[in-house]
Amino acid sequence: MPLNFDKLLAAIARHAQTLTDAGAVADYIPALARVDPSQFGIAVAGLDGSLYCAGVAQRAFSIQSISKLFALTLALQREGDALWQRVGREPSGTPFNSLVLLERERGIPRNPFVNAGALVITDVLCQRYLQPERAVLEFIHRLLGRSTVAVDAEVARSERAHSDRNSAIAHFMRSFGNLRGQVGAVLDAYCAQCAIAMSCAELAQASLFLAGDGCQPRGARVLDPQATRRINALMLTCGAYDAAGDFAFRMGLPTKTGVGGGILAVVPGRMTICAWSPRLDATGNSIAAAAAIERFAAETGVSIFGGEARMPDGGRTG
Ligand SMILES: NC(=O)CC[C@H](N)C(=O)O
Repeated sequence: MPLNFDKLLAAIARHAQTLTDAGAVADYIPALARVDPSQFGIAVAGLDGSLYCAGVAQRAFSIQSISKLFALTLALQREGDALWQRVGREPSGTPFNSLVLLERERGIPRNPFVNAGALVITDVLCQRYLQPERAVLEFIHRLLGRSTVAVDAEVARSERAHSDRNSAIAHFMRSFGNLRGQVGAVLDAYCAQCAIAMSCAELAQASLFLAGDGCQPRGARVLDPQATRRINALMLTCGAYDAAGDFAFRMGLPTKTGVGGGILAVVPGRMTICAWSPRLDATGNSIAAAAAIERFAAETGVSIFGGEARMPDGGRTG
């Protein structure tokens, strides 16, 4: 029987709203701690152009590490497979900002979604673009087909002023020769990119190429199918840091999280889902957003591991 996605998302939002008291907002970036933590939003974007929303799905929030998806895609467009000589493809089993593996593994980060890996990706973009954060922003504008997205300058400044940990990671990798540019310039670009503000609806729509085997719905090719599938594989195994196994178990979908409280999930061949709520668990992942995506997957049956999914009336979203 087809599902009514509007009703489903409204029910999910009502339930998620009751979970928004649990956890804590990220306050190691002071500007992030100023957000109202009781907010929840969810958006589902289909490859057929459909969009379903509930809660504050149109309100912009700090995308933080979800930006690593766009930076990685841009770097892959430019560098291709050469990128994998400088960054690995293994889950780290460590927090997103950990340094511990870097010494043993000689400055090669485990994957592009931990901070160390994302700093290498930013370094690649710094070699390619005079204003790398602009390049990431313009790339997002091309994906969306509109220029509605901006960097939140206050969040960028706030993170840059408190970036000792990322600075240490960058210097350490540079000592192994795996960072080519100046640490200061890489951190400027990285903090600005993390401070991009987008809504659930915008994030879901901008990342549809990940569900579309590398193509946005209006047909533009962003990335070749193999590279796109590999990004999805990395999201499944590394997108939620040391909670990636738990996320794969609970949701059965590739996901990417950020300490702003956003979580993006991909249903290959069909749709993307983005949920947002600022309070995080100990691994830095939003509690209410994770619960919402888990429930959406359970109620619709979407999973990359098989089964019949229940789609909306009229068969929209693929
Ligand atoms: N997990 C995250 O979202 C971390 C991003 C954040 N800008 C940091 O570097 O700490």
